[in-house]
Amino acid sequence: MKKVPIIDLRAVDEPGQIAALDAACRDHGFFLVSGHGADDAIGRMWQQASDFFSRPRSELRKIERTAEKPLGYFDRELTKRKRDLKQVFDFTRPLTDESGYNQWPEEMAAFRQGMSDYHEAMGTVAVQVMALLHRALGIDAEPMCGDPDTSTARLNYYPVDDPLSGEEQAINTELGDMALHHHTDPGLVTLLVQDDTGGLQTLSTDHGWIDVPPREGTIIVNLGDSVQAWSNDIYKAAVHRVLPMTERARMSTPYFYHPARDAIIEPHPQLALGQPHYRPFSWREFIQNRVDDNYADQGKEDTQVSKYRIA
Ligand SMILES: O=C(O)CCC(=O)C(=O)O
Ligand SMILES: [Fe+2]
Repeated sequence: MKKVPIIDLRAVDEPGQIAALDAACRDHGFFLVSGHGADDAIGRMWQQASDFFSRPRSELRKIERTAEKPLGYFDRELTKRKRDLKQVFDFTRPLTDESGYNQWPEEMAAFRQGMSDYHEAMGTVAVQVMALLHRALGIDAEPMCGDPDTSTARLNYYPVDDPLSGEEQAINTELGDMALHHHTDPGLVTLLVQDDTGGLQTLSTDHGWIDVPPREGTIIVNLGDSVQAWSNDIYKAAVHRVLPMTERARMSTPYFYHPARDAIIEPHPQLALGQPHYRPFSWREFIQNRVDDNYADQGKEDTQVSKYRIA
């Protein structure tokens, strides 16, 4: 499938909508949704996010993410063992943040509320999106559910130039040739808002890399590894990347909808039909292995869902 279809959440019963979603999920794992009702929350979050990245790096680094405090600001993330040309801010559900790991910028009074409202709004859309996947796959029992409490959100800012000073560059992993290297997201689905700059691409089985073009008012959906395993490879975890920015900076804000903390991921019996492609695995173990290499190059690629594949 060469294109990324737009599914109107208010009109999913219209002819062709579920079929278009199904075809996209089999081929590359990306579709857009309109009619999602989250515009207000997105607008307020976006304003706060833009303000955040316009602040001096010295201020943002006061709330830097570390291996011990894995949420906050970061500007040296690695994907596929290369440094990405991006700055990020990560947070977990503010409403129920028991970990106390969230770090908020002191100087921005409305930031936390804006992020919280965005997280809640995306959680609502994610439930609708999961229902569509069940419908498209014909699953009517034992649904796979996500959990907003384990779901995280991220603000991505992709500058044109490396934000690291020459000295910092010398002691950090070198930049790769992408703003964000190709990868899959580990969870169920990712909901993503992007500005109108462009640069996001997904790997189509039939057509190679294709653009996921900006469409105002839509939320981008991409499938994660957990849906690929649960659907027994009927649906693809979307392989995606972001091209380097050449003229202006770009912003995007993914919401990563994750399984519950103690979830066991395995192919749904209605889809595995006695021939599961994956052995059951624990979400907690999978995500732990996956984040361990975000800070330092551990000399090998991070854990992929293929680890659990039955040969
Ligand atoms: O910036 C984008 O469009 C994609 C971001 C992404 O894939 C991620 O943060 O996992
Ligand atoms: Fe991603």
